[in-house]
Amino acid sequence: MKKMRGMSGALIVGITVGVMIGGVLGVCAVCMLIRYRSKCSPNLSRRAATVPIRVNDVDSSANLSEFSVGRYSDSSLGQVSARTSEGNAMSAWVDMEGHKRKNAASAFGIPNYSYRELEKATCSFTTLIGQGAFGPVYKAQLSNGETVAVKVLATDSKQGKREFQAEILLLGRLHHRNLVNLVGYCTDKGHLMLVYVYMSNGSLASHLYGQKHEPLSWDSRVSIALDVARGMEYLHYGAAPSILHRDIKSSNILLDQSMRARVADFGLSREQIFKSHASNVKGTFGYLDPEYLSTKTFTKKSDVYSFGVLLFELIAGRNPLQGLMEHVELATIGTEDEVGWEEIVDSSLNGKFDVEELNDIASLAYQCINHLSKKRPSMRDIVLALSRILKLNHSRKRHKESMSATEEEITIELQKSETRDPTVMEFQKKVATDITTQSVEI
Ligand SMILES: Nc1ncnc2c1ncn2[C@@H]1O[C@H](COP(=O)(O)OP(=O)(O)OP(=O)(O)O)[C@@H](O)[C@H]1O
Repeated sequence: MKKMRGMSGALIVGITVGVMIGGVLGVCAVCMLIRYRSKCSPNLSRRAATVPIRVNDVDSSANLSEFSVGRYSDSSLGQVSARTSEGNAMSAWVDMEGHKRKNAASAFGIPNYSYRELEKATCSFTTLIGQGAFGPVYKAQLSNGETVAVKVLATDSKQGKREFQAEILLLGRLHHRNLVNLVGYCTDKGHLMLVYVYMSNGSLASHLYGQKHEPLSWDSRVSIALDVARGMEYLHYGAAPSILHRDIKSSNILLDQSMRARVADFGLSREQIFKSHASNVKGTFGYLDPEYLSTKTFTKKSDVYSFGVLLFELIAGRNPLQGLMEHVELATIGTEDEVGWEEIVDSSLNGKFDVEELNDIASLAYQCINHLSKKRPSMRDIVLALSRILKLNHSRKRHKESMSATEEEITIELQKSETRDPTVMEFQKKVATDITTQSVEI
């Protein structure tokens, strides 16, 4: 019996020691595995770590790649100036061209997707939504569920490659709610692609001229005008150095699901496309500043001219190729200061627009297309003017609504009193009329 107890005690001790040794070995194995993985897979730590970058008063964040870790590892480097990030971006591209650093451009702070990922996201590039000068555009669903637009650069085009570089350099450091922001890119296996925020309502041009959508209401047109003006104001005054769009037109304005507008294709300058042409003119016919055509110098005011044309497009529902500007000039003939802009208004509005707002916005548009650039307002002035016009209109509408509510209350009161005393009722009626007239005059 004693012998049996001694044996079971030894067994228990043996098992306990065995379990302890096993546990210690297990912990050691896990530690070694973690060390091994962190050494061999920099991507794991790269994905998790981000540093804030301040670009022209807009906070952004940059992923820490194996290259950027070296650059940004100093904790004092929490903020990087736009110029510095541009410098980094430029050298990153030089490196990429030399095939030394495949994903160097992740220093821009936007994800670098693999070809496989984007191929999967676009169902093997079968989800075409459009074709521009840059190349085809596809709708894509990323693995995180996000829907994006993927612009594929025709890789055999050298000019396109230059555009691609310009786009990455520009867009990587720009963020604004009225710009179609770049949210990723791909340089994998010689494929060059740009990943953008997806704009589910397509281009402004498709709403103004296509058959697919209902005609835009007057209020939507005004809100689109202000959104575009804000995006352009940011390009001109928020970015450092400032950016000239050079190709403002209704097909470069995209709309999201709430019909908020964003400016697209900045950085995708047509400069390269037209470089080979004798005239060296950049931009789209009908939107081009006449002063730029004669001086060959493109300025902020040249963008303002194109914006003026866009405002008239919104008002009239026709584009420059459909004689928009001739239409505008005809409306001004024989009028001194008071142009009757109603005659150019888009007939699909069926007369549903605010006349005062129309006259204010059309006058602003007319200033934008002044042949003398110095007489045109700046994008800053335009944002202020459009905001003021909208504010005035809102308060006018509120006033009208409260007036009709007062009239309604008086009518109800009169109806009630009719059942009482007819003499009093007659008196009340007179008082009510006086009140209404006075209020309207106010
Ligand atoms: N981010 C996006 N979301 C949704 N659709 C887009 C997006 N970007 C482009 N598209 C659509 O893809 C089409 C082609 O766009 P792209 O910008 O390449 O050329 P474009 O502006 O139409 O012409 P161009 O290159 O001559 O200026 C357009 O019809 C546009 O509506």
